[in-house]
Amino acid sequence: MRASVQEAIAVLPTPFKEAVTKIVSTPEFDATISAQDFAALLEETGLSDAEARVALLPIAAAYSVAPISKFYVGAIVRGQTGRLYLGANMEYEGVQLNQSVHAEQSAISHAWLKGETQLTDITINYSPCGHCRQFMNELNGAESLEVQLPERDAKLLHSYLPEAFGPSDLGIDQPLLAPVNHGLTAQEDDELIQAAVDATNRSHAPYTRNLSGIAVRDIKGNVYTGMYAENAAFNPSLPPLQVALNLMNLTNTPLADVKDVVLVETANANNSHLQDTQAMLEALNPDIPLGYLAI
Ligand SMILES: O=c1ccn([C@H]2C[C@H](O)[C@@H](CO)O2)c(=O)[nH]1
Ligand SMILES: [Zn+2]
Repeated sequence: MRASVQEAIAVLPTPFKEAVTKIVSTPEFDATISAQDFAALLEETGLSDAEARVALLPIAAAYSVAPISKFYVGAIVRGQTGRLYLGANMEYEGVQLNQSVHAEQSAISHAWLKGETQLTDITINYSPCGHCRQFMNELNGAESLEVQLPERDAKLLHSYLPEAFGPSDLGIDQPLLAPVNHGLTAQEDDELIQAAVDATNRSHAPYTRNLSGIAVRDIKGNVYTGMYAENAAFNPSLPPLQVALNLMNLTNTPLADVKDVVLVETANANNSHLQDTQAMLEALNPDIPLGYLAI
C-alpha cells in the first residue's frame, strides 16, 4: 500500500477504519471495491450508501499526483456491475497544463478500462469543474448519472450542466463507454503492439476518427493500456497515454518505472497523438523508447 493511502486510512473514524482496512490492505486491492465488499462495509458500519462513498473519498484522493497545484481531488464511480472504481487527479511537470487528468476522468477511464459500459453514480470531494461536467456529458447513460458531493444531496449530472452542449449537437449518438470493437488489425507479433491495437479498437474518436490506443510496459514487464476518449467539446478529450499512466498510478507503479511504450493510431486522420505523446514521455524520462504504428 502506498504511504499516502496508509495516512488517509489512519485518520478515518472507527469503526469505518477497520472495515476499510480489511478491503484496502489486501495484496489484491486494485483501487476498486466489489459490490459485495461494499455491501459488507455498509452492513458493518451502519453508514448509508452515499455516506460510505463520501467517507471513502480520502482514500481515492490519496492516489492524487499534484505537484503543481497540491490540490488533491478524489473521485469514485460506480459501474453498472455495482463495482466502485477510485480515481484521482494527475498533473505533469514540464508539459502543458492541458495534459492533466482530472479525478473524475481518472475514475471514469479506470472503470472503462476494466470493462464497465455504463456508470450509475460519481462521488467527488469537490464540486466538478466545467470541463469535467462536459466530459461526463459524453458518457453512456449520462442522462441518469448521479453526482454525489460531501454534505449535498445526490443530483443528476444535468442539474450541474443545464442546457448542455453534447454529442447530439454534432450529430453523434455513439456515447463513451458503450461497448465497441473497431476491428482494426496489425500483422505484428509483438505483444506491446498487439496490446496497443486492442486498445485502439476500444477507443472513442467519433469527431476526428483518429482511433488510437497505447500500451505502456513497466520494468517488471506489466503492461498498461489506454484508449483515446474524445469529447464533443474537443478540449476535455483524454489522450491515450494519460489513460494508461493513470491506471499505472492506481496500480501503485511509479511512473519512473515506464520501460517502453507503443502508440497506435489511424493513418491519415485529421489529428495525431504522436507529438504530444513524445512530449509527455520526454518530460517523464527522455530515454523511454516510443514505438509508433499508423494503421
Ligand atoms: O473538477 C475538478 C477540478 C480540478 N481538478 C484538479 C485538476 C488539477 O490537477 C487541480 C487544479 O485544478 O485539480 C479535478 O481533478 N477535478
Ligand atoms: Zn474537472
